[in-house]
Amino acid sequence: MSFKEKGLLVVLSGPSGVGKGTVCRTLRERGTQLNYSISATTRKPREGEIDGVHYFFKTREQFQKMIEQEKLLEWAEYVGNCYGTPVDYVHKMIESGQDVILEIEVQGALQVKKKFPEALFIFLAPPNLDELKSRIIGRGTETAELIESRMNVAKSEMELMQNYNYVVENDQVQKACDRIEAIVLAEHCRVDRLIEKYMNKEGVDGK
Ligand SMILES: Nc1ncnc2c1ncn2[C@@H]1O[C@H](COP(=O)(O)OP(=O)(O)OP(=O)(O)O)[C@@H](O)[C@H]1O
Ligand SMILES: Nc1nc2c(ncn2[C@@H]2O[C@H](COP(=O)(O)O)[C@@H](O)[C@H]2O)c(=O)[nH]1
Repeated sequence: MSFKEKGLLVVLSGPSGVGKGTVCRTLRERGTQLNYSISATTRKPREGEIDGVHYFFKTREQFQKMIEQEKLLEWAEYVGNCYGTPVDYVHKMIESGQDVILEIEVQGALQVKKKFPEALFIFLAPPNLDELKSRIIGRGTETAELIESRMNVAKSEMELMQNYNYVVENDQVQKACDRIEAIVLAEHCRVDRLIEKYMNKEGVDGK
């Protein structure tokens, strides 16, 4: 018989433009064993974004229904739009022993912490706020007004990094990915995660 282990829930957050999406894409290209949860949002798709790939794009009414039907693990309003994590996918993956990564903003991460305190919380930090602003501007997806709103939220988000288990600076994408991979690997070996796996009756007595 084999020992059973639940999957790990990894929450990656940090201010808009810090590079969460870029880092997640790079981890995926590297073949890192993380399953990416696709969020629901009321935001309009950006050029090139595909429904069901980048987000599940919803109307306000559809999103509200998801909240009422308890289909979201967490949700938050961010700069005028709603974003949320579909709960079923996360549960299915974790229960079947597969790791999941959520790429979400800070209010949502704090909600996940209440429901899943055993999750791994990683805060992706920019080298500095000027660089953060340059990255949002350089991406070319937001108006000047939205860039200012995102920068204002970013300053308050930075103050909440103490709620996370780790802070990873995204100075260079490959280095940030190396650090995240190392943290996830170490988390898998923590005794408080593994004790249940090895010490449960079935596992210990099983021949
Ligand atoms: N380490 C880095 N050095 C320089 N530029 C970077 C780095 N990481 C990401 N970028 C660039 O910064 C911009 C923002 O990155 P990205 O869209 O991944 O951020 P994000 O945190 O996912 O943003 P949001 O939360 O708004 O979705 C992109 O143009 C990306 O190419
Ligand atoms: N609380 C949640 N935040 C989410 C979720 N999906 C994405 N996000 C975050 O929203 C902002 C803005 O995203 P953008 O695509 O409009 O730039 C960013 O910080 C995302 O990480 C979610 O399901 N829940």
